[in-house]
Amino acid sequence: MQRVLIVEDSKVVQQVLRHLASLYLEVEIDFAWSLKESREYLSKHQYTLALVDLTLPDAMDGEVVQHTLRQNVPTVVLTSKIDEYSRQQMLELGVVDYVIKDNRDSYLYAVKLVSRLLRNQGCKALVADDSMISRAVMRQMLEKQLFTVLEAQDGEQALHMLKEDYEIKLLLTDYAMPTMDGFELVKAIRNNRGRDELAIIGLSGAGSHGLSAKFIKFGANDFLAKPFMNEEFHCRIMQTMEQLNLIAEIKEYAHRDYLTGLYNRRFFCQQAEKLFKAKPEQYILALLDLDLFKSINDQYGHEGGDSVLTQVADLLKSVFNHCMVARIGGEEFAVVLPGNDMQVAERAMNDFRNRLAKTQFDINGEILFSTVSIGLAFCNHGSLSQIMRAADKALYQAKAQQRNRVVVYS
Ligand SMILES: Nc1nc2c(ncn2[C@@H]2O[C@H](COP(=O)(O)OP(=O)(O)OP(=O)(O)O)[C@@H](O)[C@H]2O)c(=O)[nH]1
Repeated sequence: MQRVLIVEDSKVVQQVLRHLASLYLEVEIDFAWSLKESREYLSKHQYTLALVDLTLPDAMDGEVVQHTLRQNVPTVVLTSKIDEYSRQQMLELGVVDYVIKDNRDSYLYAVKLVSRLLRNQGCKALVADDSMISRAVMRQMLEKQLFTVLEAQDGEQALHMLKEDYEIKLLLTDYAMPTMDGFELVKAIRNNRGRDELAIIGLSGAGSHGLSAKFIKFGANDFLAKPFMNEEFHCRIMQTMEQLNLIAEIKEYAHRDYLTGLYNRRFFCQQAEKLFKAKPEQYILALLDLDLFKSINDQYGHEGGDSVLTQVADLLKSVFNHCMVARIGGEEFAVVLPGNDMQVAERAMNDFRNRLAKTQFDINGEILFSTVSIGLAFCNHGSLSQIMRAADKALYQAKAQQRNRVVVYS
């Protein structure tokens, strides 16, 4: 479990930080008022990160920062003002970043920064650069931001590592490298890793005019010219990782049905088409349609109907957690079952059908029961629409045979 230490001596500011932390940080948090109290906490617990006020009544010269860093706790500093001398001092000490407390938004920024850094933990970053020194500098900076850092000394090695390891979420690549340069690397990797899966920042030495635009055109998210300032590096990485998360979140929303959280019809069709084309003999498709659902709506209202749909979806998720499950219409669901044994598939669907028939659906304290009809088809019947039509015909037969049954397309 991640744990954060927040040190702030002002009562009002600590109250604001407590409030923001409760909104944005889902981790264990300890709040301290002073260096003395911070020492006590640090002796008792291991911290992932610290957010500390630079000056405290018992530590006027930033001793608390020195203390957290000595304990190897990555530290973000809150400070009311900063001059060039103290900025240098802090960077030399090795703080992750500093936030100037000059307006209301600073605290929100600081807490969101902590949240962003916590999300970096466990994320792999790959540094591709032929200079050992550059790699070492970037490793140090990225590790401060809690990334797990990997290194490649040329483009080919980087490409190989990226193809093997899908946990790598960030690539920092130099332009000039032996065997494969940065452009070739970005072009090659963008063929199979989209902007929602991998963030890329291009790097280049001084005097390499025009490289930034080229890197971005080839698919990089951003660009950094060497030598860069600590703060610039930090901000660019943060911003790029934020983008990566936002794109992934938007994509996830676009794939999901708003009511049940299952995959929606569009995503189901895209994925099923790929699966059935690649290995048609490896899957069986089940289409499920709740019986006489209209009467549930008529009796319990649309909200009651929605509640039943959500409960059915939850049951499907838990029973078929190893399969692709989607809501493809109002009260219609699809399950892609792996394997080619129709008897096994039929048994699994009958088990589900029986379980659903025994399920008590609770609508505002009122209990009701529902049943489902199911059509099954092999996935080697040609195109996706032909396969869907086959399963649909079987489903239609199940409905015609008084519902609450499983029929296999033949
Ligand atoms: N509550 C709710 N109802 C929906 C939703 N989408 C579709 N429906 C309703 O689902 C019902 C489907 O009714 P029908 O197609 O007549 O089928 P049925 O009553 O289930 O009868 P059979 O399929 O023949 O067993 C309609 O009343 C739709 O309004 C939804 O998102 N929420």
